[in-house]
Amino acid sequence: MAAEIINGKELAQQLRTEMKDEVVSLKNDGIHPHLTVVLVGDNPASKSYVRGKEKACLETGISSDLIELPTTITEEELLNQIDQLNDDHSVHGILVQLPLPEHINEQKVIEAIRPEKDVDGFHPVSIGRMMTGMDTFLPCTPYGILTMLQSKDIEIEGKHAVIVGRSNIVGKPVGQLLLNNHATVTYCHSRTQNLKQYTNQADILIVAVGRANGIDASYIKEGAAVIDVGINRLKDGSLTGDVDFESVAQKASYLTPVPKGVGPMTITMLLKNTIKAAKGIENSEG
Ligand SMILES: Nc1nc2c(c(=O)[nH]1)N[C@@H](CN(C=O)c1ccc(C(=O)N[C@@H](CCC(=O)O)C(=O)O)cc1)CN2
Repeated sequence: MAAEIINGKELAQQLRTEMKDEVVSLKNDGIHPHLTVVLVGDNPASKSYVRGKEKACLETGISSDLIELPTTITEEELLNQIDQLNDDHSVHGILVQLPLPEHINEQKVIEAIRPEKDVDGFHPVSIGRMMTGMDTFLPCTPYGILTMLQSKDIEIEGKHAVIVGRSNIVGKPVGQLLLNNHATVTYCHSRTQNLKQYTNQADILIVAVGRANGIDASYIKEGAAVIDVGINRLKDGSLTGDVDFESVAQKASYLTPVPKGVGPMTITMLLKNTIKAAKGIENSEG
């Protein structure tokens, strides 16, 4: 079988065009969605992702601003900055780009963001609401993955989804989202013994481990839908995923590429969450 490639860049573009119309109509109703991005330090990858977010906002008609803070900022100063944004009525969504420098407690910072402005969907309130199947901000990468599967009408209900990776921002929430959509979910991670035993049973395989090309065709069940969340930069500067694209494409039914797969969808779902935040806040403030 030769897999159908799910082009995240194209899907992202299509969704952004639809959102652009929604933003125009919100603005006609006096709602001007606004995202504030907070970037601490000068991690080149984070800077590039933040630039991508600003560009996507601009494309969609969402206004945004970037607060750049030095690596030396204290945790208290950062928390004060978030408090100010929480109180600023013109800001609908707050996003703190991760990772943060080691001296800052990431969880404390995430918890400082008011849940109504948590467009990353990382706050425990958002996570708890997602777990219980309530309406909430879904974390952007898992939300993007779900949207990619749905865009191809890939059946989730009753299927076996295997997640390789258990991070708070991808592995754990994507498993929960698939469970909410009635999949049977297995989580695997760095201490899982005999990984293949599980991946070989996956109808849907999500790989988010950060090890370049580690999952080859021998890990794949014939006809599986394979979603590659890894973004690994090789010595020659090129990007590759966690999945060995060439061999897996021969066995899977669907496969996401890297780049132009899950990455652009992450940013697109952030736009969706920002629009949702703007609608929610403006409607509740009256
Ligand atoms: N506060 C957050 N921090 C981080 C998140 C997040 O969702 N919220 N996710 C990642 C990074 N990330 C977004 O922030 C992100 C990663 C990758 C891409 C992307 O479009 N990748 C491109 C390739 C880009 C390149 O050339 O380097 C692709 O896959 O085509 C977008 C966003 C960690 N931090």
